[in-house]
Amino acid sequence: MYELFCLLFSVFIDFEICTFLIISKLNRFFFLFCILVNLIITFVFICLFIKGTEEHPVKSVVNRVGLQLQKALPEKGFALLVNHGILEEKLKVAWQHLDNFCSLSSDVKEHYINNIEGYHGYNQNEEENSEGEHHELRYAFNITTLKISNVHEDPLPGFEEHINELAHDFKLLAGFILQSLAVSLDLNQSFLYEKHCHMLSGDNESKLCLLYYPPILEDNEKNELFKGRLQYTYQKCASDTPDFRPESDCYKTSDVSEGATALGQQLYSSGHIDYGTFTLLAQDSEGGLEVKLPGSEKWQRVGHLPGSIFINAGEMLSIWTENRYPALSHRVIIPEQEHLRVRGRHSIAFFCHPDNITMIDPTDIHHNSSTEDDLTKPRKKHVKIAKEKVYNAYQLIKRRFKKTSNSS
Ligand SMILES: O=C(O)CCC(=O)C(=O)O
Ligand SMILES: [Fe+2]
Repeated sequence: MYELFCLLFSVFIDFEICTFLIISKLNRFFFLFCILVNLIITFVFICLFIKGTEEHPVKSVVNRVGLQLQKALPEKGFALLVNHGILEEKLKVAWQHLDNFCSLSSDVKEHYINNIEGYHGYNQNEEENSEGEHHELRYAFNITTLKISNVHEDPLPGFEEHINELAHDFKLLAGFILQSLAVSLDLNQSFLYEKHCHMLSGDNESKLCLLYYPPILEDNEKNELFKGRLQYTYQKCASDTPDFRPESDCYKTSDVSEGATALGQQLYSSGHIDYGTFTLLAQDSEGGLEVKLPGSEKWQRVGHLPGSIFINAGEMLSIWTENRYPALSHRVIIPEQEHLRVRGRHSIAFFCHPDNITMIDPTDIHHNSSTEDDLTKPRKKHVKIAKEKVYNAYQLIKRRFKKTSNSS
């Protein structure tokens, strides 16, 4: 509909100008000027027609991605996005900025430590943070809003501008995915998008996280592992072609039991599900990401497709869809193989959350996505869910954090 409007409007403008030119006997310069304006307007509208816009991406592309997600998310709990529009170069520059940041002295870094309320800013290595609930061996810089500016040009020229631009790109990509997800659930295309419209602008818990996992080195004399120094080098992938070999061939991984690796419980990030709608994850190389596929208890490597963005469903999407799109358990292990372990790992995660006041009500999705036929059929499961208390997105996340801190 929107595309049709663009096309018709552009044809209408052309027609108007031509008529105007014929009726009035204009001088030559004005005539040329009119032609130029006409061409520019036509070009802009044709571009909009071909590419779509942030709020109105081209429907056929939204539908195609929706179909793929409909297949991948219930079965695997994740998918790999390609041709997503975020250039690898932009990711590399972001990691470079993060490493420069991490190399600053502790005194300087302290100015940027995130305040607990907003979570915006530097999240120091939780190992060094006595109050950390998890012992995760990583450094993070969070962007929770595009509005505030707290990184100064002086120690970090270009940091803020670059990271904000990247956060904006991820927000656009998330908006597109929300529309595809809605289509995949037989909902109106804008159904989910409208419930996430405050991403990175307040009253919404979405955030972009720049993550750095330091290299883990081995002290042969003491026979123990220690954390390497922070120093950026571009981590070229072992292979820049897709690598989906089974782990036995290339990358020895853990056994079935939780947390047991040959390095003796050494994890960069312990097994968890994400809390929001979904997460978009860019990685500099494979670096240890493992998942438990829906219905399986076995940790397995994901494999690596350079330049792709990994997407996994979060807990709110699984509540909303009555587990049709289950939340994916995942973790990051310290690779056993030395050549992988000494490289460290960089990743960028965009956690997409609904606006805080959004009620995460499964009956909403059920009613909106049902055909008339479905609605007349009684559904036992549906009736059961409708009796359960429904929380909004903010309440759900607070309950989650409470649970985590009580159990630790
Ligand atoms: O860094 C990664 O690859 C995963 C990070 C992650 O799962 C998380 O922060 O929730
Ligand atoms: Fe995660």
